Amino acid sequence: MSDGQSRPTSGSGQIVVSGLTKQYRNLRAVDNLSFTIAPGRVTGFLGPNGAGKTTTLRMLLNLVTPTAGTATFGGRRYADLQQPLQHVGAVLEASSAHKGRTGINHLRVICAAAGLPRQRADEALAMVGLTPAANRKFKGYSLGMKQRLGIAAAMLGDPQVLVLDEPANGLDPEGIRWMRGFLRALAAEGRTVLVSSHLLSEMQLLADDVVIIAAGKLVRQGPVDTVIGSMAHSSRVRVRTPQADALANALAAQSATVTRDADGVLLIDGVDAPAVGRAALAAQVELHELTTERLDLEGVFLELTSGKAGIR
Ligand SMILES: Nc1ncnc2c1ncn2[C@@H]1O[C@H](COP(=O)(O)OP(=O)(O)OP(=O)(O)O)[C@@H](O)[C@H]1O
Repeated sequence: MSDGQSRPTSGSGQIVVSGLTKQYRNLRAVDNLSFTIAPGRVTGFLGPNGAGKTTTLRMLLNLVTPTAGTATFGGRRYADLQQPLQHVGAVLEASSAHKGRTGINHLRVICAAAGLPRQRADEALAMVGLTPAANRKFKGYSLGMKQRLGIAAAMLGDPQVLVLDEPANGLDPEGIRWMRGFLRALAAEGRTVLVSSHLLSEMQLLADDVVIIAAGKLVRQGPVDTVIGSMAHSSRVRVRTPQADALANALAAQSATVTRDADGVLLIDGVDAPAVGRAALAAQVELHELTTERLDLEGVFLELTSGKAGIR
């Protein structure tokens, strides 16, 4: 986003997590987790409360020491990166800064400490739309402005990889929309974008790939469409008819599974909508509604993680 150029999608932006484990006293917060995150894509990191997302991200960034396993960026552990800010940008919680410091000065202090040119502070602030608030003190920033400042700080080193924990927290709908465009543009430049979130409908719009964990373990990984399509009931047919018994009998002959909801609507698995329409025509059944319902990411998430309650 700094120069509008495409970045090389070489292995340098690949994140590889292998056998990552974190054992707290009585709790295995992260349990033998392995997955790969590709450059040039936005990956959603999803899991119920307490699943181990933050612990995993903190291990990636060398803020928590793993009990076992490794996490690498382009083959190197975070601790071994020569200039980490120029390789990996991270926002783990709404930015904290000296309360009396202005937004621009907060970024300049980080630039000075990391040996980055001072003008990067202005560029990063502009990137997140905070230029009008550059000279306002941090204590007067809203939660959404603090989130943007955190992202600006993460962008100072023009990193190949972005890691964000719940970046939409505190953002209003316009802010969430901005964030989506911002992260998608970074991925389009060839960067690696890893984002944890609870907002599944937002993730469906934002993410190319997902990694879903529950109780510290990997549940599913892959492109969003593939993960949704992998579910046994990724779509089903919904029918409203005054002759439900006749249609159910006709469909039984086609090895469809028919259930009825409380309103008498038939929910049909195992055959598609045209097949249901043909069966209805052949049996002279009158239809008032015939639609295909597709599982969305939220439905998939709930199905995959049900019974694996996050709070442990
Ligand atoms: N320092 C710690 N000591 C002991 N237990 C911890 C520590 N840090 C995290 N845990 C526990 O590890 C588990 C995973 O926590 P983590 O914060 O990684 O989950 P999460 O998926 O990020 O959850 P949320 O979505 O609620 O933020 C939780 O049960 C948590 O209580």
